[in-house]
Amino acid sequence: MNAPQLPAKATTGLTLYGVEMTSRMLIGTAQYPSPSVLASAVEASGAGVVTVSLRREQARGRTGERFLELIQALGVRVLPNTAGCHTVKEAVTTAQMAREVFGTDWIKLEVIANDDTLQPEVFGLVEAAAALTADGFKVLPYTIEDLSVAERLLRAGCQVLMPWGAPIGTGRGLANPYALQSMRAYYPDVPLIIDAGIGAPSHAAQAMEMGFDGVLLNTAVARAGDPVRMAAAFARAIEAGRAAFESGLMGVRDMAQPSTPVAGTPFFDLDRK
Ligand SMILES: CC(=O)[C@@H](O)[C@H](O)COP(=O)(O)O
Repeated sequence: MNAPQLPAKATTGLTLYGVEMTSRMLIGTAQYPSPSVLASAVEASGAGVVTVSLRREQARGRTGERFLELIQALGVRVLPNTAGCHTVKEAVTTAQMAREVFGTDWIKLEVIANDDTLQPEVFGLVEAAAALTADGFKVLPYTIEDLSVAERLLRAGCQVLMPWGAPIGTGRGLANPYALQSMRAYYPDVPLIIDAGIGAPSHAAQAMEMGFDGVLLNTAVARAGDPVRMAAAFARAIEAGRAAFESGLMGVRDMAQPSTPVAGTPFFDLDRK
């Protein structure tokens, strides 16, 4: 029997705001040791979307043409973000500036409660999401795994939600898998991207095995000893997790069950078509 052939170019089947994604990995552009490592890591990740912080780049004086040229040369969709914004006004103004600078109406919306936890400030988040949607933005909010907040964000016009795995930069993985699983089950048709706190490829694979639509990460790749290899490792983990989810993962049992039958055929059901 011939081994099944993989399609030459797999499509992900994931559509965000009407745009078909070429990868289920979204990657941040901050904290890399150099622009060339950033470019190589993005390429190795295969990510079709990079997120860029207008405010942080401005603060570092890097919104000059060279940084913009570098980002544009990556040849992938740019998802500006409002990282570092604490108020609705700051977030909305930053989003509007980002639309001008990057020429896109997509925005990763962050409204942060405080700088120690980087926890989303969900009341401001919902208000900013409503204002930006009314202004024509396609909003991808960085949120928590709370269903009532999710409901408000959807009502505000968000068509994609990005619950955190854990607080930004912690690398703790999925801190509350039960609540994330509930969110997945409750909104089977809403694209859900795990954003932030992912520290290892196994965390990303776990999210994908749970049925999440994608993963957005930055620190674990940018701060790795070898960011380019790490980006490739994450890409494989995300693909593997998705393939496992689509293939039908086995259920967990309390009791042991022999995997080798004592008598009879070694195949489960030869007559099954
Ligand atoms: C780049 C960006 O938007 C981050 O704020 C994002 O939330 C990823 O978080 P990690 O750095 O924890 O992967």
